[in-house]
Amino acid sequence: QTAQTKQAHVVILATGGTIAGTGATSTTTVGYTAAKVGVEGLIKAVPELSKVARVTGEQVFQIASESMTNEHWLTLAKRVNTLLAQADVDGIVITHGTDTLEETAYFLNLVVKSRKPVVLVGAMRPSTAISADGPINLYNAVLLAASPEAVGKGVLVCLNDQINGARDVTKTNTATMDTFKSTDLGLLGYIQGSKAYFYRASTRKHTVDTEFDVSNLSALPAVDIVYGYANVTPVALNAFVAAGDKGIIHAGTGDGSLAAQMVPALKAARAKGAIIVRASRTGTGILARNGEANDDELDFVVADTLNAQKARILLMLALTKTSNTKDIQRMFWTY
Ligand SMILES: NC(=O)CC[C@H](N)C(=O)O
Repeated sequence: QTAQTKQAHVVILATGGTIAGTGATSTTTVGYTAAKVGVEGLIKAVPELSKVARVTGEQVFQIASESMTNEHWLTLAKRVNTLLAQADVDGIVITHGTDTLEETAYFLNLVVKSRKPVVLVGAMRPSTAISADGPINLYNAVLLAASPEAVGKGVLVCLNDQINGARDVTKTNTATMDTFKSTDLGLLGYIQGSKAYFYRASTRKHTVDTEFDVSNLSALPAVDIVYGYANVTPVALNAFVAAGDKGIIHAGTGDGSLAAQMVPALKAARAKGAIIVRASRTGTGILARNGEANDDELDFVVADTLNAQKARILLMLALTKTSNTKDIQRMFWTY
């Protein structure tokens, strides 16, 4: 008699997005309504899930991901940590709108306290469309969350048969199904023939190896993003600082350059205690210290290869621990 291998238990946490979207007709791929189908509907649409895992579902939110807030993230992270602490849960799949999916993934990558797989998945076509990508993406995400290869890899993003790491992936296209790319540092692997293949891993610390803990937090420090462009003025920056922001991400032109008219306002913001992080609007490349600005003299931090929206997340979490710029810079080189 052969021993039956026990199926992995994967919990699907549904949050909304296009994967749960519905359109008026099968050719409606824009102008549809996101966040309509509930988690049971998502599971029922893919009976093949039962071949790769024992699946249960929970509706955590039902929103379009552009409306995701810090409070949503704290709620989600606490639920993920509670579930993963249970011996009978082997992995988690989070269905999510694609617009801020990379941000939720990176937030969880820094605060999940488990090596068990956490996979974020979405879709670019609503559930009612011809060749909707949601069902195959959900199938791939569940098999990935159930696979031993995904253990200890950090939070993963899985769409379009590709596995990307939370730190490096970004949404690169407004509409196409190959929108998620790790533009600089490359994808981690593929799903093919109902199997996960990994080829690389990030060298940066994540999940159980981070110093961040949200279990006792009910809010995160206010951090906003200021964009660099020709003819920029400090109006937005000054408004953020006046509103009490504890940190500012400056998504500067090129190598994070600062317009001459921004420098006095950034210095004033730093003098008021706000942490200034220089990032780049270019989307790829390293932001190193003391290049386009003298960060040592200004007491600024640089974002390394993080894009502005991910730098915002790391700075918020950093500020829950310290306001020392040397320590915060170390974190930007660690995570
Ligand atoms: N493809 C999508 O999921 C985008 C839908 C919506 N804007 C969201 O992010 O939730």
